[in-house]
Amino acid sequence: MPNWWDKPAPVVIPEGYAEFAEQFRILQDVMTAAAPDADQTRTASQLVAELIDVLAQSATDEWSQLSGRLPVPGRGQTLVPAFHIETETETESRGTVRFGRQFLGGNGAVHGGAIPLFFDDAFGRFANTHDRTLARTANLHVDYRNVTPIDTDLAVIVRFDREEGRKRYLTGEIWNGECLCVEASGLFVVLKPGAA
Ligand SMILES: CCCCCCCCCCCC(=O)SCCNC(=O)CCNC(=O)[C@H](O)C(C)(C)COP(=O)(O)OP(=O)(O)OC[C@H]1O[C@@H](n2cnc3c(N)ncnc32)[C@H](O)[C@@H]1OP(=O)(O)O
Repeated sequence: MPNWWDKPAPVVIPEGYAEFAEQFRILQDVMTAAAPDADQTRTASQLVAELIDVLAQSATDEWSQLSGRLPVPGRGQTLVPAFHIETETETESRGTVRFGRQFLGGNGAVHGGAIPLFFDDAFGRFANTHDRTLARTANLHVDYRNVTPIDTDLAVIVRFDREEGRKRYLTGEIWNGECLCVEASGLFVVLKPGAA
């Protein structure tokens, strides 16, 4: 059995699958924003039951699934807010994120738990690419400087700050225009040989 850090094998992505994954994100946003009546609830529930039946027909193991392995922003991992990378060097990645309605905490603000989720994924990807050996999150620190609004295109900076032995230090920010919403930092530790 392969280890989770093995480079993803080339995956054949069926035509339309990336669009389907994007639709799935939209479904979660629309579901969160909806207040259906009983008829609409019954119809939606039947359609979701059909969807579950269709997808369950191709259930597979971790190493063969498509979710999380697509060469598109968000990798088709629909739990994680997609990081749209615009520029990247070995030490800095810049782009945008838009937290949809599904990530609402309250009063138009992004849920406080969605932000570390976003940074764990963005840091994790950066800590494990550019020919770097595999590292796992040891810690993650988030400072909520200002409210992060949902349904807004936000600027993101992720930096690979430094490496000390097996320890990799990353930092990041989320900006709403000139307003600093979040500062984050993370420690990633390179796995010992044979560690899983
Ligand atoms: C193409 C790809 C796309 C892929 C895209 C993928 C994107 C998603 C990526 C998501 C990434 C994740 O969420 S990973 C999942 C979440 N993380 C985990 O489950 C990790 C669970 N924890 C562990 O497995 C372990 O604790 C490790 C591996 C983190 C560290 O254990 P270890 O290897 O035994 O390390 P150890 O010898 O104890 O420590 C090494 C050094 O690190 C320090 N250290 C260790 N832990 C900590 C800590 N929490 N806080 C401070 N410092 C720490 C030690 O003091 C020591 O410093 P010194 O004495 O040397 O100075």
